[in-house]
Amino acid sequence: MFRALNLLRCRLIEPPCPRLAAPKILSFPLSTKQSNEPDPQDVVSLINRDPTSPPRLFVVQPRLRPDAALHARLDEALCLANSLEEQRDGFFHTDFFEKGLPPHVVVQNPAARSPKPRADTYFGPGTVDNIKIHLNAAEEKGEIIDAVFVNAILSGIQQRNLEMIWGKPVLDRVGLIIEIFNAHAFTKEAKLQAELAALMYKKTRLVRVRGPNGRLTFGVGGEAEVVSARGRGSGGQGFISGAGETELQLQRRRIAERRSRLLSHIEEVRRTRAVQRAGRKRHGGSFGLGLSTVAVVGYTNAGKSTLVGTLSDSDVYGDDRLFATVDPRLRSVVLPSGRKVLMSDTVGFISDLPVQLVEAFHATLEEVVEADLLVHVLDSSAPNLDEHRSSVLQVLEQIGVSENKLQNMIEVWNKIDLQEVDEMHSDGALLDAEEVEFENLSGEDDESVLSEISCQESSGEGIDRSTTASGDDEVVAEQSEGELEYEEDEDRLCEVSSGELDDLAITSNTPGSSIRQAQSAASDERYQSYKCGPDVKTSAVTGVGLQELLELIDEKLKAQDESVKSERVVERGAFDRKWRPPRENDAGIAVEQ
Ligand SMILES: Nc1nc2c(ncn2[C@@H]2O[C@H](COP(=O)(O)OP(=O)(O)OP(=O)(O)O)[C@@H](O)[C@H]2O)c(=O)[nH]1
Ligand SMILES: [Mg+2]
Repeated sequence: MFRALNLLRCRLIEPPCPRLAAPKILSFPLSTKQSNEPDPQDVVSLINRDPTSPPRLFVVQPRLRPDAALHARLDEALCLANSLEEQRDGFFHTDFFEKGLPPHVVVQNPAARSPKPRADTYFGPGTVDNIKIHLNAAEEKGEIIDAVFVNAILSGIQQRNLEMIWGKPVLDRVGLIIEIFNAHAFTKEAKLQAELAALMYKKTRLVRVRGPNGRLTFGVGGEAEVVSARGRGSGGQGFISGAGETELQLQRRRIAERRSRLLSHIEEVRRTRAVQRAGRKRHGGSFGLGLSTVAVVGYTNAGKSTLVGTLSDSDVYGDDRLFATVDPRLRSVVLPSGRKVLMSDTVGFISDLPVQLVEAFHATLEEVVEADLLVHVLDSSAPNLDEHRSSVLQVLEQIGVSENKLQNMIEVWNKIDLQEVDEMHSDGALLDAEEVEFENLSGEDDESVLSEISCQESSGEGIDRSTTASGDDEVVAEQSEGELEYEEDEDRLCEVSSGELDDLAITSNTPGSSIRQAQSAASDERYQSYKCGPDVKTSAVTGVGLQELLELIDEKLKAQDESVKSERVVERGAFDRKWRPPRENDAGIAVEQ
């Protein structure tokens, strides 16, 4: 991924080629369609997803310290922005490297200045204005910007207010990841799960705003919805909603209906998978043993699919886009001992993986929980490898992988071929990273923009948006029903889950990143108990270390079989063997006779 960005940066030096396509009409989801049955495609899409022309995002990255962390996070944000593209026929039709570097800006991080970012706009007013200036500058240069991606977790109100001020749809980190899953899902199973995640996310985005005509509206997009906040018609309340239900109730009802339909389809998928797994265990193996499964897990873009493809000598689609794999795949691999195992390639993880995705992809992730052995693939060239490791361990724990399996997991440092190259070019890479940090669209250096923002904010020059009109629209920043909805939604998720996701729900949905940081520091410490460091170093591309990896898998599975056998013997020894008198007594009886 980092290599990919280096390439992208090189291309940035060339003047950006303005796209000549006509501006797209943005599809605002959950608009007030009068039909009772929402178009499923309408429900899924958070922004316009034209299969033939991927949306162009403007990336806003809050500053992080140290700089290395900022560069890693910015790299990831740019890759996320470029990864949003509809998959057609199981493939992406554009070359990842051909996409230019998305327009982006690094701004003051509100979490660094106060424990709680602003409730209404997340950023301070100066930062919000400057982002708008950058957006305008980009558009004046001929860039087409379909949406703004803020690489932070925003509440529904913050997202909505920023949309009103910037005049563009806004995606936060959770929204974009969910959108990418939706765009990349290909099989029915993945599509169902991705849609469920999008639906649950949308439910948290139903906020109330005051429209141009002063009336309150609900919904995500807002430009078309002009309804009463408290009710309309006969004002029906209670259990039966109908003619008198409010717009919010209507939206909620649609979501709830769709959600229960999706859940029942997903339950079918889960049952089918469980039956198939049991069948494989019983019949598929050799050496008198069931067929073992090895789940390959890891951060997105670590090289899982490439590794599984190479080991199984089959075509498993790998790509530089993040979350290239959303549809799980199983491939058979023959180990050096001759034993056949199944390797499962599954979805990649990321820090702040949305709780909606973890919950929705439960059926897929069950393969990981049920696997006999886990192989954790890490991109050894990633500067924040430790962060990647703890993000993956966190998700594995949350989906219910046992402590035993985590301790027994094989850690693979992949892309080892890149390390040599990186060492050779380390000076160049640093320069490259600086280039990105100071690049911005107005041509000023970023530091000056940042200090400008700080000055405006500290001198109170920025105006409080919670009470001020911006353009024609007054943005309501009061606690709205959207926020209540938010909490309710978490409850529902916890209800559905096995109760293990509470922590993640808080982590993913709390805009105050200081809480997240404290939690992640605590979890990092917790993960110190697991072995850190490579068991084997590989290159899925050149084949280095692959034989060693296969031998290690063989060894681990053999050791597991031995321990299972001895456990069985101990169990049988203690409880199953029929009682018979000791030998001396036998002898005594014989003598007496
Ligand atoms: N140089 C190098 N590139 C690799 C290696 N393994 C994978 N890649 C590249 O890394 C990119 C991502 O590989 P994937 O196999 O799609 O990664 P993944 O972990 O499956 O990613 P997701 O499915 O998005 O979670 C692809 O462009 C691969 O060609 C490696 O060992 N060396
Ligand atoms: Mg993959």
